[in-house]
Amino acid sequence: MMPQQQPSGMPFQRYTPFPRVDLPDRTWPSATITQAPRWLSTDLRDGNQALIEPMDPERKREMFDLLVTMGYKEIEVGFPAASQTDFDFVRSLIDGEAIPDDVQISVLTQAREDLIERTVQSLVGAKRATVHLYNATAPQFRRVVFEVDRDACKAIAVEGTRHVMKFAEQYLADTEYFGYEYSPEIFIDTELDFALEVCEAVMDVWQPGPGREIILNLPATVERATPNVYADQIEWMSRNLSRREHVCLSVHPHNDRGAAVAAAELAVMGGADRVEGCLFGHGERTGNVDLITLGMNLFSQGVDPMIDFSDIDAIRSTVEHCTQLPVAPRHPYGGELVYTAFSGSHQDAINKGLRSLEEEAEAAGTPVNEYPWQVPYLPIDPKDVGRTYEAVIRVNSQSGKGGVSHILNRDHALDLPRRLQIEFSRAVQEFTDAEGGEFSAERLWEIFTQIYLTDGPLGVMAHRSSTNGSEGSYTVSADVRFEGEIREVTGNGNGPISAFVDALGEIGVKVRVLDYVEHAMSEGGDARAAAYVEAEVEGRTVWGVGIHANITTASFRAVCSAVNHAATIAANR
Ligand SMILES: CC(=O)SCCNC(=O)CCNC(=O)[C@H](O)C(C)(C)COP(=O)(O)OP(=O)(O)OC[C@H]1O[C@@H](n2cnc3c(N)ncnc32)[C@H](O)[C@@H]1OP(=O)(O)O
Ligand SMILES: CC(C)C(=O)C(=O)O
Repeated sequence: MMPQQQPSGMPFQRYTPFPRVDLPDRTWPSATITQAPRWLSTDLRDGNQALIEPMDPERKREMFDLLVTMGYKEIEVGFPAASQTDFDFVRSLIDGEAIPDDVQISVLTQAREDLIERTVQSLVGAKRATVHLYNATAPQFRRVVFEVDRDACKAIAVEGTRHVMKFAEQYLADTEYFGYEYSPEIFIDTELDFALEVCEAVMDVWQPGPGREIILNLPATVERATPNVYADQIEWMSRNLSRREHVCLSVHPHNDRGAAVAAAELAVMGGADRVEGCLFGHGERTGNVDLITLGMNLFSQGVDPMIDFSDIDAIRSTVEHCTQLPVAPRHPYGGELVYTAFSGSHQDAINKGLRSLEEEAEAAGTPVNEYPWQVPYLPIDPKDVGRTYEAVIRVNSQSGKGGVSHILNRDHALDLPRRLQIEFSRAVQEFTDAEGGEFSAERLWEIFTQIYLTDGPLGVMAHRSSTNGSEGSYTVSADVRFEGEIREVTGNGNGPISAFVDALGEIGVKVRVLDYVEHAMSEGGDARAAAYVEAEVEGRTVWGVGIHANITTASFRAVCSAVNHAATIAANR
């Protein structure tokens, strides 16, 4: 019988399940995302307000420039009424002409007249700008935080909108495109009919129409439900809002349950046009939805994210510098370890996948970087985000032959035969078990060299071959070094290797060659060759390796390497 799980003793009874939305004819489950939504980065606002150390002006500017370079066209740059620093930063962007003409900045404010005026003042001189107004609409906030009923709550939003319009008229006459965004904060916990009522009342004031959209942003301020519930809420709003064609329906998921990415994706399937989030999911508590994961998820489905992630490491290091917070090594798409496999079966499959991709691309006459990506365990080509394959396979005690041989192939152009791969990876396993931790490519090569390429008791110094062309007529004379002495030996066979093996019999070395493989290590006349010999020596089956510009020398070396290898094993038993 399987072991029985036991009650945890945790006070789960204090929590209640989130109510479902009554939407039996929901359509989002069958929807497919075929184009990128509009993105808004709130790194400089929601992201910044949640930092241990908020960004200083230099860091804010670096973040802003990064966002612009990546292609974000809507950027929330702060909460100017919060502090002089926030106000000054907005001014510095406008006065410093740092905002490209095709970028719409936005600023957030509470629905309080004095704060709205100050907020609008921060935008004077901006070519394009949006004021984003919010007030919490959920029952708990109405009751506990604002002590208002539904009507008074709605009035805060309506009055706030009027103030925004009044001050925009007063201060922003020169602004070419003035946008307005309204968020019923805590939308996720707000009764849907009331969220709709407030949004409709706000629209009645703003009067959206052709060329005058309104952004209605419906935040999961604290993520409290499974993503399907959020999708239902968004689809319900999308269906029931009037003037829908003039509404940009926006979502703003947070990640309290760790499902913000799923919530955003399902919300887009439910009708959302726009997503607000932060790079690498910075933001309040567990963060805003991660714009990098969302964008790259689209990319990996063949949809253009409309954002450039091609240098993910530069993006990560800039974000780390600006936020002073590290990105986790396993963070989707950008973490240091996300394109790395340590475990044997993964390495094996990746190794085979990369080879087969190259072969298929070559057969199709397509450059490999344009060929449809299909490699096991790697959802995208690391090169597409500026990573190299070097880090893909790393070796530790969980690794197998695939990874080990991939590294030898990648760094040293050696294409080990399968049984040699098995033999060498067992040897590596002994070292990793003994030494622990990760093995660098350099350490791997050191071990390979030590086992197969280091001088041992037997070595070949020079050799001469002759043949009369008929079968079995090969003669080899070789100067060999054996146990410190140089000896000339001669032997016959049906090819150079069998003749050399025959010659070794003169000094009492008995070898039976079981398998032989060779390959050029690069193209061109001066290329070196690698030879691999599987041999039975003193009743033991071992591999030897030889590398030389002359293929015959490489093969004789491989025979000597096998003899030396067997001697080392015998000495260590
Ligand atoms: C979900 C979000 O992330 S929303 C954005 C949150 N970000 C921030 O708050 C950062 C910037 N904020 C600040 O610097 C300050 O809160 C300020 C400058 C805006 C306001 O400061 P204060 O005037 O001291 O108010 P305080 O911070 O205590 O805010 C609470 C007051 O604002 C009211 N309030 C809160 N949100 C809103 C709103 N959206 N609209 C209108 N009033 C609001 C509260 O009811 C409370 O009023 P009370 O003092 O009459 O009870
Ligand atoms: C102001 C709103 C959009 C917000 O940040 C939230 O609800 O999380």
